[in-house]
Amino acid sequence: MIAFIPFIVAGDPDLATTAKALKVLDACGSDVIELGVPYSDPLADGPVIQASATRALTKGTTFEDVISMVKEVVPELSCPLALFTYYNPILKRGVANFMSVVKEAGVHGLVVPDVPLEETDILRSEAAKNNLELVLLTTPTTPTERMERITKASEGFVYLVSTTGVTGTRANVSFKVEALLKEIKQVTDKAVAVGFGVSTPEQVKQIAGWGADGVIVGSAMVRQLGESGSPEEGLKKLEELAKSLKAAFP
Ligand SMILES: O=P(O)(O)OC[C@@H](O)[C@@H](O)c1c[nH]c2ccccc12
Repeated sequence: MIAFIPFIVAGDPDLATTAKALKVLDACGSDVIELGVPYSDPLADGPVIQASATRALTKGTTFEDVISMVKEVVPELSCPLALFTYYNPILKRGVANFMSVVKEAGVHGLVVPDVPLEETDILRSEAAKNNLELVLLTTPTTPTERMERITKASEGFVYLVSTTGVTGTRANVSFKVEALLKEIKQVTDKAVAVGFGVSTPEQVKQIAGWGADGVIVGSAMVRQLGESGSPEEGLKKLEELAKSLKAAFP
């Protein structure tokens, strides 16, 4: 089984639509949904997700709003939710408080792309107290020794970032991913999900063929949902894309 892992930004175009989008993605066969907490300085994000976060923040979306929406929707979802946040919102609230609030809302895991590896211990121990899995990311330029530490420390799955640079759809998935997957699978038997740049069924098939255990799709989903003429149209386009990508999974 290869996991289909979509990502969307909470609050874009609005939180009520986000709640509906989560249900749509769940119904389309998502195995995990990554829900992004909109942040003012998304340094690892490309233009699509940056614009999405800006729209959500312009609407006044707060972390508290996201949490209360999640609390409401989680009981209606069959797939687990991984909250996606930059490190700063965690530090602002205090790690222990952040973790308990997130767990209480029904979130299963966390992806924090900019936490320095040296600081993941405190994050992981607080997450573990709340039975939350902390997913870590490794990239094509991560030195082998560091990749091994990240892979050993990551919980839930290992996030293999497919390319250097920021998030955003690419015409082609880097062929390096095949070798990177082999390298990681030599040091762990944990699931490895590949993200960055994916937007077509052909890319999904290619990554699945290279041995990935999951494929993460963000910007393509965010664009359909947030850049359409209306929330209804965005939800329809999101569903169409999710179905076409899910059909490509073996
Ligand atoms: O948008 P893409 O190219 O499909 O990549 C997934 C990505 O959006 C999602 O996992 C994510 C959103 N923001 C991030 C910041 C860093 C790493 C990963 C992410």
